[in-house]
Amino acid sequence: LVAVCVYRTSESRNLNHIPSVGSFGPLGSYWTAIKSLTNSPKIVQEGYNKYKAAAFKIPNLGHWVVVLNRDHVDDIIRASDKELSFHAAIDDYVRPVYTFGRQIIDDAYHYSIMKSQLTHNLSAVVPDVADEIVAALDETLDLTENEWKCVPVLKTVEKVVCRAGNRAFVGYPLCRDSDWIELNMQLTNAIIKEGFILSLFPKFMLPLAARFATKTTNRVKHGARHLSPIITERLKRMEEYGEKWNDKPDDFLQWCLDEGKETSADLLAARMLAINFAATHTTSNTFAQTLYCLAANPQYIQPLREEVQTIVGKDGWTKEALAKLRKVESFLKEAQRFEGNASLGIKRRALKDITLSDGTFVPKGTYICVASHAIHHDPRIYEDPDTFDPYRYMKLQEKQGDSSRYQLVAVNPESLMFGIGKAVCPGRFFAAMMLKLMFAHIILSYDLKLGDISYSASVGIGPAIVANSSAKVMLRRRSDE
Ligand code: HEM
Repeated sequence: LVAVCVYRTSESRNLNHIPSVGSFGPLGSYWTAIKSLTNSPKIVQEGYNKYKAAAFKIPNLGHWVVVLNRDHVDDIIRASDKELSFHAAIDDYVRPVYTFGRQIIDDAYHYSIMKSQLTHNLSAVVPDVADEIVAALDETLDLTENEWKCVPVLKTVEKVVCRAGNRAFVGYPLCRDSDWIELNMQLTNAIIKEGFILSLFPKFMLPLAARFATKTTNRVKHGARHLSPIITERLKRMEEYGEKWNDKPDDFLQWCLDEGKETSADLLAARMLAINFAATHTTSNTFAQTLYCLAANPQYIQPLREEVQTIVGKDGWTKEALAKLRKVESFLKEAQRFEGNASLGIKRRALKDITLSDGTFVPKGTYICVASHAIHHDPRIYEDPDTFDPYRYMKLQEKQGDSSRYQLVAVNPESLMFGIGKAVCPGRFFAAMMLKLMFAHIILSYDLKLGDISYSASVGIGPAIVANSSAKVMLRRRSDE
């Protein structure tokens, strides 16, 4: 604690030239930091309104965070990893070397597989993922004919997302194994908790602390027990047939094996867990928020259904059909903008002194973030930003004739849901595909509405905005299909 206090005071002196938000005085910043745990969007909005385009700083429990605005985003895009680092910022929250394993961080070759094979093979992957979504929803909802059922949105969606994602990551039938799915669904909370405990220790104590505070080895061994027979079988086939054979699996595990870098079940299990960590929680949150927005705005169900019926009825569940679902896409992007996933997004740490284009000096070691949620709700950027307008992006596309700028996967200083710059989400094309498939299938096959109690779609936990785990919706199998 003494070390943290000394660090914070000296850090605060280095950032004296940047104005602060919240309470002042020696203990005031701690009070603001505590309030930020539940009230971060409001505190960030206060700074955003007060300082307009300028940077400001807010305290959190361990250090200060410099909050940047839309006009600074180009500085982040231009900065190299040696100047502003995503991984150095994340390191402090997640301690990935200890929670995922060193080899995953030292050689993150799965990032390039996400950008290449996963993204370029979407046409091949769509039918399988669609099949998994249909089966997972059917089993998870377990509806009796024509009866309404009240379901917890996030919990239901998590299972469907995890199965759908794993159909593309490890293939069928492991994607339906309840033990594998449970392991991957619990992963995010476990890693965030372990990362938090480790963040309380100084770096030199981490190897020792990690032994007691993490369950990484158990998790990896657990995953490896599932993967080991599959890997053995696939390696046998690769030896027998070489690079190609009939019914060769088209999934992430196989692309990793094709890379030829690792064949051990432990290493590949650690990698699959890391992929699930990045994919499952983020996509489930976004989808749970979207579904709740739809239940709260049922007047949009019929026009969306007509769009899906017309397009999918003609083209089937294909990548091309998904690209034509303009209302569906616009709804998903608007839900992402409206609800959001972070009051403070685009976390980076300055590894060198840098000066931003407006002259703001950011000393080495400083944590920076962007006021993502406030930008997404800025009336100078979005007309009537606090109204949920599901066709907003479709109308912008029609008005401005720029189809790529308003796509679900598009990133720019006004659309920061998938991050931006060097660390922009490499899984966003796959995520968008899953989101569209799940949303379109639900619209087509189910009726939904709010129950008696209405919930907020999202809640703030520190700088993160997550789907409200208490929120429920009513679902019924459609009878007039
Ligand atoms: C709706 C779903 C998703 C959302 C909202 C989302 C959002 C994000 C965000 C905000 C970042 C940080 C970017 C930055 O700070 O600039 C990120 C990074 C990342 N995402 Fe996603 N993501 C989603 C789905 C996925 C999926 C499905 C995968 C994998 C298949 C994935 C893999 C990753 C990885 C590996 C990174 C780290 C990138 C790096 O270290 O350079 N994400 N994502």
